[in-house]
Amino acid sequence: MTSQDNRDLQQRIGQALGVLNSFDSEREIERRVDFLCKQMIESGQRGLVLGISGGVDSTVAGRLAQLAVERVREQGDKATFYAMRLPYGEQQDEKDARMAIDYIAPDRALATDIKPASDAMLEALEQSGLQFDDPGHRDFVHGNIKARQRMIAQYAVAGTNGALVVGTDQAAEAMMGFFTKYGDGACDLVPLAGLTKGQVRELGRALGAPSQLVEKVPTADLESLRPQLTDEEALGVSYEEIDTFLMGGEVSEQAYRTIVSTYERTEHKRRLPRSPLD
Ligand SMILES: Nc1ncnc2c1ncn2[C@@H]1O[C@H](COP(=O)(O)OP(=O)(O)OC[C@H]2O[C@@H]([n+]3cccc(C(=O)O)c3)[C@H](O)[C@@H]2O)[C@@H](O)[C@H]1O
Ligand SMILES: Nc1ncnc2c1ncn2[C@@H]1O[C@H](COP(=O)(O)OP(=O)(O)OP(=O)(O)O)[C@@H](O)[C@H]1O
Ligand SMILES: [Mg+2]
Repeated sequence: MTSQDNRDLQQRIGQALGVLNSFDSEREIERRVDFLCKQMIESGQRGLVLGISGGVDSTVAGRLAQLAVERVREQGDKATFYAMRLPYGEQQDEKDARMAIDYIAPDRALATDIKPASDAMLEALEQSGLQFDDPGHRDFVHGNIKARQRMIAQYAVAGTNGALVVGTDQAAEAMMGFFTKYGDGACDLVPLAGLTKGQVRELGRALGAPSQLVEKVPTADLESLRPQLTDEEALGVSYEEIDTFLMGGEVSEQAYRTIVSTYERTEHKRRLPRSPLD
């Protein structure tokens, strides 16, 4: 591949993920709140649901969701935002999660411990004969069970209240397929679509979110054997490089290779399931 081919591919990936050519925080906040309002009205649903972890993505998406339901109510319709704390037992960064809830000021805050259900599923599978290569493998699979347990909890609240589930997928995680398929990847609406990680942080700043949350190091925090494992360590590439790539800038050869191979390997996560009718 020539370097021109490389740049063309890089541009096509950025375009496919909806990365913006120009970015203005206030405009993007307005556009995304308006999007959430329109989706509620058009669907006839009466609210939004989102898990709040204490990370920057759910802090920003949560605040957009609260602004949206308030706007729908001002227009005379019914709308409620259900913010969900979904810790796995005791969460190490619980203080950040509480700070996020205080900042978002959601209509309703529900807390559900996903540990009993996640552990029960793993145990039942093991009792039925499922075997793992080693403790790390078991812990990784358990991590995806936790992400899907959060999905179950959010859809239960959405189904009960006639509300839509909000996801926090943005361009950086979408490109790297860095989410659990049908776990945190499952949702009805993706208000952060197309944003780089840096742009999500910029929206947080413009929305007045606490700087501790805006600047927080991203973690999926799914593996009990590696608590608070940073996304960057898991991915083998920094968000700075991911964002630079998305915006068409130059990254190291190694980062380029990691990003492109991960993007290609995770293509299935950005599509509907394949069928014989494709
Ligand atoms: N080409 C293909 N076409 C169709 N399906 C394909 C496929 N390749 C694999 N698959 C299937 O995909 C499934 C595996 O995908 P999945 O279950 O998602 O599992 P997987 O991608 O292995 O793991 C999820 C990753 O996302 C990370 N994560 C999860 C949740 C949140 C966050 C965060 O940032 O907060 C990060 C997590 O740390 C982990 O590294 C399997 O069923 C596999 O067979
Ligand atoms: N402990 C948790 N409690 C509630 N929701 C959670 C929890 N962990 C993950 N989630 C949900 O899963 C989503 C995906 O997690 P992810 O780590 O990508 O986002 P984040 O924690 O908001 O931000 P960051 O990626 O910067 O850590 C979160 O945005 C949130 O909606
Ligand atoms: Mg997180």
